[in-house]
Amino acid sequence: MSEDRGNTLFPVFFKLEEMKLLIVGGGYVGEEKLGAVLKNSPRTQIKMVATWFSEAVQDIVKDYPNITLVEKAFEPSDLEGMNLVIIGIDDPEASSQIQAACRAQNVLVNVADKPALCDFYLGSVVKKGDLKIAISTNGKSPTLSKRMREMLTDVIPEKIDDILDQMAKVRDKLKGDFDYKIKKLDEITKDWKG
Ligand SMILES: C[C@@]1(CC(=O)O)C2=NC(=C\c3[nH]c(c(CCC(=O)O)c3CC(=O)O)Cc3[nH]c(c(CC(=O)O)c3CCC(=O)O)/C=C3\N/C(=C\2)[C@@H](CCC(=O)O)[C@]3(C)CC(=O)O)/[C@H]1CCC(=O)O
Ligand SMILES: NC(=O)c1ccc[n+]([C@@H]2O[C@H](COP(=O)([O-])OP(=O)(O)OC[C@H]3O[C@@H](n4cnc5c(N)ncnc54)[C@H](O)[C@@H]3O)[C@@H](O)[C@H]2O)c1
Repeated sequence: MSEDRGNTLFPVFFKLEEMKLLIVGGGYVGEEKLGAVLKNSPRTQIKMVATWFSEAVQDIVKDYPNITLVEKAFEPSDLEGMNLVIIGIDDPEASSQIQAACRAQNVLVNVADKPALCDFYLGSVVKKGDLKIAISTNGKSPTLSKRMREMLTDVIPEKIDDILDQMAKVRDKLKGDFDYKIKKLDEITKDWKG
């Protein structure tokens, strides 16, 4: 009997701006994934390697001195110093080879649109000030992820960021041991439903 274990992906929030990211591919998918990264972590050190870059990608990078474009085919030495890699190229065989090179060097890799080859997936991201919610459907439906993002963006009030600021102030001021702080913070927020 098979066991349905649901979504076993483990969500984390990377300090990407303190890391080095390689994006392989500078066409449509490269642009999409670059956009997803920049929306969240615009100061990330990004190297993009591709045999050609679309005009759209070239336009975007003009505003970002932290992005380097290298126009050539991928070579394993491109992985040096990289923490994460996103591959979005139109050559499945080369894609698999690059993914294998990442695995061999223990660099985490996402092969856009190829779940079986990914160490991690990108999620849909709801962002209201400092609040961030990442959504995954376990790869079942990126479209539903997108719709959930739109729905949550609509229902979460804009004032959430002011509330977060207030909570941070209270939290900083609270004296006492850990248990006391938790009790106080739980009390303050017990009726808050948005
Ligand atoms: C969330 C988001 C983040 C981002 O990429 O930034 C994201 N895909 C987005 C959109 C989107 N992608 C696709 C469509 C077309 C409609 C459709 O196919 O459904 C749309 C919808 C659209 O664009 O409207 C095509 C697609 N995507 C994957 C496959 C392969 C497959 O399923 O086998 C195919 C078929 C390719 C083909 O046909 O060749 C796979 C993945 N896409 C993921 C993430 C990961 C799972 C996320 C999850 O668990 O939900 C995963 C597993 C790996 C990864 O790529 O990281 C972003 C929404 C951002 C937003 O707007 O909020
Ligand atoms: N375009 C879409 O809407 C879409 C949707 C889903 C899936 N896909 C798939 O995603 C993949 C990429 O699609 P795309 O639309 O970005 O393609 P694209 O043709 O726009 O861009 C391909 C990019 O890959 C680069 N490239 C190819 N081989 C390379 C190598 N060895 N080293 C470095 N760079 C290399 C090219 O220079 C180019 O920048 C394809 O497999 C495609 O089927 C595309």
